[in-house]
Amino acid sequence: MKLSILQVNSEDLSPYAIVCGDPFRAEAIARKLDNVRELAFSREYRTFVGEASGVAITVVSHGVGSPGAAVCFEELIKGGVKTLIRVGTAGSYSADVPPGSLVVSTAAVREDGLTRQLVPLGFPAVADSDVVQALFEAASETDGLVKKGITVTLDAFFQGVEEFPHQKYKRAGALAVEMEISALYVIASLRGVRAGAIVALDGYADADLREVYDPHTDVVTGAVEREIEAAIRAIVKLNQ
Ligand SMILES: O=P(O)(O)O[C@H]1O[C@H](CO)[C@@H](O)[C@H]1O
Ligand SMILES: O=c1cc[nH]c(=O)[nH]1
Repeated sequence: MKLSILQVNSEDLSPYAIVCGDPFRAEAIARKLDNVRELAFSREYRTFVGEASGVAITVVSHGVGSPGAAVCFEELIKGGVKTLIRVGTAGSYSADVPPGSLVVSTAAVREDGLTRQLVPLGFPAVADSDVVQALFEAASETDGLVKKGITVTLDAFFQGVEEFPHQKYKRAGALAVEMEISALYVIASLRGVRAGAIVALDGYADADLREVYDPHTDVVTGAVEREIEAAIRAIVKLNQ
């Protein structure tokens, strides 16, 4: 079956997928795999397949924001993907997890506009516990700080006249904010597949992002390298 938006044949996909926002990060992830093939580059969705320790892995970029990412997640699941791991970046809420740290998301606050159109607001956005464990173990084997905990998924990146909800979620114990994990977790629950996510922290979220946001520092690049390594190793562990 040809997936109409990803422009990929479902027969070419593997049951394990790594997803990320940036098409260039998808390429960087794919370069770590053996026997890599690029399958398609349609809109923001760039798809590769390759192998790690003999396990076939699909890598796809989903772009920025939950609605576009949801299209990617839904088509991958329709195409037979059973385990999805998001490898992303996020803004930190706490000096305990400074930029350059990794966070494995156990659950996501649904501050996105998409999932309320799919399920009632009381429905939780939670990761699969086996995927969380595999990601946390694999990330802990890399050289740097890794924590697991609740993340926030928010549509707005730049602030308007409304206050961002960062302070209240920080006080409630959330570790970081990004833009797609709640969509991934809700869709995975709805469709009966496993999902997890790991994020590299690229700054502090409650600062004024327009002036200080710079995801292209060496510290962030190093953390992204670590999370890629962790996601690939987690999939190999999950396949054992
Ligand atoms: O680095 P990625 O995976 O794109 O994730 C984060 O970065 C983007 C914002 O710059 C949003 O997609 C957010 O979720
Ligand atoms: O959504 C995001 C992603 C990275 N960093 C942030 O501060 N926010």
